[in-house]
Amino acid sequence: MDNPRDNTLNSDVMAAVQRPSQEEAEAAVRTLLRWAGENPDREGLLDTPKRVAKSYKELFAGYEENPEDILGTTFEEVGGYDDLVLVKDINFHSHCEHHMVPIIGKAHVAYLPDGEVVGLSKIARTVEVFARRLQTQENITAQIANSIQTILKPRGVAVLLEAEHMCMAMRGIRKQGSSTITTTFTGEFRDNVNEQVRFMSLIRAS
Ligand SMILES: Nc1nc2c(ncn2[C@@H]2O[C@H](COP(=O)(O)OP(=O)(O)OP(=O)(O)O)[C@@H](O)[C@H]2O)c(=O)[nH]1
Ligand SMILES: [Zn+2]
Repeated sequence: MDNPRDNTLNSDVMAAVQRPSQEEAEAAVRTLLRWAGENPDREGLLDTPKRVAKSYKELFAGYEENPEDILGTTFEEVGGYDDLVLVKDINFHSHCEHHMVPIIGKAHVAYLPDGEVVGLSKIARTVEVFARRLQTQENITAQIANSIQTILKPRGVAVLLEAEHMCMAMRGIRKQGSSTITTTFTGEFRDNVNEQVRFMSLIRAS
């Protein structure tokens, strides 16, 4: 996580970024509307720059959030449970950093507790923190795994993402329906192939 190219430490990233004003953001949207061949002054588009600026706040809310705040609250009272915890089929939407068009997919996240567990929703929230940024699929996968490993300190983390990239479906090569799979394993998942196999078979079980 100390890699300067890693945007996990969003406060560092944001410190280097000077946010434009609302006016500047809306002017940029008007420019892109003209670039697309539109007239930003026609009635239907008058409020569009304001709407786009507002929707960017939601789509890219991950820059304002920190995995430490989400994964910091843990509890130990789980009756001695120390086996795998898997949250699967977490739907996510992200945007690729190359074309700024959607990446749509599912995340499957498991960890092997070491005394402490975390609220299940916090796993899905961690996916959201990293998905709601400009991303590559590899980066989201590694960031989810590394942040859970670093903050919760479990015996291991397994993350698998499967996603369709709209930049491959709607433009460029225009291949609809292809799916990209990425995985990151840490700790016992990385060192023990049997744990990886168990993770994979639980994901595929209906
Ligand atoms: N590895 C990786 N590549 C991605 C991801 N999202 C998009 N890409 C790829 O990023 C590449 C960017 O390639 P460039 O040649 O710089 O851009 P381009 O001319 O728009 O490429 P085409 O999509 O082939 O038209 C493309 O091959 C995309 O498919 C991702 O999450 N991970
Ligand atoms: Zn892309």
